[in-house]
Amino acid sequence: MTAEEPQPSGVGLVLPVLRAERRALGLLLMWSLLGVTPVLLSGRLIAFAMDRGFLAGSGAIGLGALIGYGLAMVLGTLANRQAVSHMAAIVEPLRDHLLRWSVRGGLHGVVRSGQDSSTGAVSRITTQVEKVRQILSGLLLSASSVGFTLVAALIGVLTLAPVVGLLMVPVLAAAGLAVAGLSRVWKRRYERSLAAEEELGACADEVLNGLRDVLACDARERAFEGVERVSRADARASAAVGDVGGLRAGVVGLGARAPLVLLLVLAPWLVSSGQLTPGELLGAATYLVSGLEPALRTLVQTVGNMGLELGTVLGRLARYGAIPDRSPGGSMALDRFELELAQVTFRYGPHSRPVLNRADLRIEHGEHVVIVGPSGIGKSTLVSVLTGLEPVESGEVRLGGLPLTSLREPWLRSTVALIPQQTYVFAGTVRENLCYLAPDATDDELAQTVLALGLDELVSVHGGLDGELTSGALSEGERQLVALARVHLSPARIVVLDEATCHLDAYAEARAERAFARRPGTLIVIAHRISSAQRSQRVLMLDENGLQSGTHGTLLRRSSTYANLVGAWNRQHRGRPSSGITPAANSVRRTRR
Ligand SMILES: Nc1ncnc2c1ncn2[C@@H]1O[C@H](COP(=O)(O)OP(=O)(O)OP(=O)(O)O)[C@@H](O)[C@H]1O
Repeated sequence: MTAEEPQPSGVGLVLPVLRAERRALGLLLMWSLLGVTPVLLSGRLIAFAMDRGFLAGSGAIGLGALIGYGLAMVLGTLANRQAVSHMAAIVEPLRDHLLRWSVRGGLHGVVRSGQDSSTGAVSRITTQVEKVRQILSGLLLSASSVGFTLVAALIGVLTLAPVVGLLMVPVLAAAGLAVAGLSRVWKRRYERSLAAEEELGACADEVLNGLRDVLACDARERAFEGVERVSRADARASAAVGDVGGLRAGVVGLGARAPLVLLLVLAPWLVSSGQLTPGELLGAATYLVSGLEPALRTLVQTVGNMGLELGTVLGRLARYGAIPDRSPGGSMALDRFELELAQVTFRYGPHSRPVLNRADLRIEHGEHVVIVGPSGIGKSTLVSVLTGLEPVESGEVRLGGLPLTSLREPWLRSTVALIPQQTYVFAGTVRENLCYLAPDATDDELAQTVLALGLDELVSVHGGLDGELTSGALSEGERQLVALARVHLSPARIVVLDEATCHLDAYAEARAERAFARRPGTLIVIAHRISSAQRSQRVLMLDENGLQSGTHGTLLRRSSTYANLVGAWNRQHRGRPSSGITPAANSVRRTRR
């Protein structure tokens, strides 16, 4: 399968196998046709047994006709058994075909994107393929037998009692129209309920996978409320399916029974006017009761539901098996990581002033950029928008040329890491805390990160990498160092520090920034000290006029706001060197809680 191959639809997946197995399909249809012989003969034999046998005073002829009916039923059962054996000849190759196709495509996506565990993807695909096999075997069998039963019952009625057949047509047509309308509503609701079910699964997954974060941030209540809200929506969606399903079952029941009721109401007139003999009346009733009514019910409820379910599952399989597209929103890894804002406007409320107003910005992959600006101007908001944490009012935020909204959330979160001012450490070993975002990190990588961020003292004080860490025993600066090390070790391509070094002294802050600047990828820092801007490749200045970009030197000349900020900072720190910064000061401020 290549990227140029057309992607088959759900039905397109099944058709090649049905074509290849047309001999088995033909035999299945032939045996199913033979299987409905008892239905075709039932009314005629009953009418014959009554008119020529029991009512004519010849019990032997009546009994003979009934025995003939019994034999036809035995033959019908044998024919149906044959049909089942040909079913296997179709569904087994179909299962192999679907598995080959979807596992190949699914694994391809997993390998290229690294987004999901391969075992998870394969087991999900296998479950769906097994579901298709079960539904399809049931569907083929029911559809062929129900279809033939219906046709046989209709032919029987029309040939035995044409007047009854003609009277039935408008009743059945009205019921058919009502059922078709309700089925469309049912299908829409069923699809909505599947979507709600998927959302519930994803929500529960997210909470379970992030249980540690939930506990560490004391967000149990919020997580519970989130799951409860989605779970209620799922229950409502299922109930809505049930409501319309019940109504449709009622209409089907009425529609299927109406011809029999009509026959019974008109029976005196049909017999007295000589339209039907009593035997023919009973024969017509037999066609309606044992053929038409059950066939109609099965057709609508079983075959209709199975068909819809099959279409949905096949549609999903087609998605799994499709060769990944270019978007990480699909399953392909992205190889460009430049961040862009294109005419972005953002405000917190419909009536509040826009924090960003038609802002344009491009940050190349690998750049080290520092954002500065007066307090409350919107620096944190800018990075929230850039990282997709806040949706924009207008314009577009892009990563690698693709809108952030088209990217899969887990992929985005593992590619872009934002460290806020408030960080947390969870109960566990030093290693568990540091490797949280990089479970496969080697001891060598760990040692490099520990050294680069100056965490060696903290690690040795706690008894090495396998010593226990407790959040309460750490200063805020130490907690920030742990959070920084976690992201430093992670595979994130873009790291955003939102005053994430504010509790470190100037020396530790400079060391942390240098460690991140050496790390491959983009570094965006909201400056806590102006010294950060001096170290960066580019400074982004945000003020009421919008965004300006330049080096520390060019902005000092061009932007009065920037010059004022630098002046204010210098006055505040007069007497201290701007990189204030000596190894002696290499201790994080121990602001214990
Ligand atoms: N969740 C929110 N809801 C409503 N308004 C908000 C919200 N968060 C921030 N704001 C407002 O948006 C504006 C920009 O805030 P933001 O935190 O982005 O500024 P900042 O430049 O990062 O500030 P600081 O330097 O003080 O951290 C401020 O007026 C702030 O009051």
